[in-house]
Amino acid sequence: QQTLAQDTSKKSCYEFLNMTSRSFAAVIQELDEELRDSVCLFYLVLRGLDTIEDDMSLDLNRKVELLRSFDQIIYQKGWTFNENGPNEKDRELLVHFDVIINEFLRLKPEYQKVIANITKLMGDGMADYVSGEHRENTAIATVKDFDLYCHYVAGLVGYGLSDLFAASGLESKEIADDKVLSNAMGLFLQKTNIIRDYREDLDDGRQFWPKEIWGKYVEKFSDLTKPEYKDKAQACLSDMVLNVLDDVPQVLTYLSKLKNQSVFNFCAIPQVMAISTLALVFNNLDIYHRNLKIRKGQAVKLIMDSKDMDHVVSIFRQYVFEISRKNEATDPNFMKISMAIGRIEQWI
Ligand SMILES: O=C(O)CO[C@@H](C(=O)O)[C@@H](OCCCCCc1ccc2ccccc2c1)C(=O)NCCCCCc1ccc2ccccc2c1
Ligand SMILES: [Mg+2]
Ligand SMILES: [Mg+2]
Repeated sequence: QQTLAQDTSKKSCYEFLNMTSRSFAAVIQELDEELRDSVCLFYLVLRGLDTIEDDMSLDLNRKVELLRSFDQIIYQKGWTFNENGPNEKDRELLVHFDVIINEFLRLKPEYQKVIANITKLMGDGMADYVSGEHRENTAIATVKDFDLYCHYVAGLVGYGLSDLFAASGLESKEIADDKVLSNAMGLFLQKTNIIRDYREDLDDGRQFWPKEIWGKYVEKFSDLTKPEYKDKAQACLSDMVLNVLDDVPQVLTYLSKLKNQSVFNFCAIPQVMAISTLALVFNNLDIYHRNLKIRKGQAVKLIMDSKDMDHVVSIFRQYVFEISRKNEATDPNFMKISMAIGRIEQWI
């Protein structure tokens, strides 16, 4: 039984959800009653953490202190934060974070534990990278660093979601056992976004592409935007897409294990958007100049069609075919991409 005040504060959490996420708000609100609030708060707590990580105007030591203690901050009633820079996009969330904390503290202790545990791991992981990127900006040097960073900011979300699905009883315990599959669910989304966001991140003074990859093609990361490096830029982009394609079989395996319809929709829709985005950015040099987004009509059609595994597999097949059609024989990665596509087609 809840009071009017509690009802109001829960409603404002969903307002913050809709304010801070185009792509996840709708699918989170479609979740079954038993999961909806815990996943909504899981999102808001981590978006609050990410708003600290993303703010390049924050003092480095202050940022590290906040990142490493965020798992305790979420238990501090009344805590709010207004040190974010004026144009930090989700600063409002932290200014009113006391409301999020109140609702978090009303969740079942079991759900609170999952959220606090992932928040600690993610906050420490972000802190490990933040010092590197503030200084010489090559915090992500190797492909291994790239996989580790994406594990911290997105793979761990997959871990936590699988734990919440299992704890809710809507999915089997096994879904939380295979960490490799849960990790791949996050890596596929995060890595596709990192490719798509090249220009936006460059303009914000941030770079996430591993130097082990782009360093094969250019001296400076921003050379990729210059017309005289056009062929190098295209080869670098296909090298990045090749790295992401390896996660596709694991994503499809994870989705095939889901039983609950609302959980399936919640998990499948972001993945289907990501494979569509990956096909859009592949061999498309516009990504070096502007942020590409799939057309609204395309997105709506994908959402409608992603209701069961057979449809999701056929959507993946369509976009993997589009990537193979765009794959150019002159590309130094042509063969590797063909083989990655071959591995995916064995699966689908
Ligand atoms: O600032 C931005 O708007 C983008 O920030 C990116 C960044 O800073 O790198 C980056 O911030 C990452 C750190 C905060 C994670 C926030 C998050 C995202 C989605 C969730 C979905 C459900 C529950 C909790 C969630 C938590 C970001 O938002 N990247 C988008 C991809 C993250 C994917 C997370 C994820 C992982 C596994 C999943 C499995 C099934 C369904 C959804 C899943 C969603
Ligand atoms: Mg962010
Ligand atoms: Mg971030």
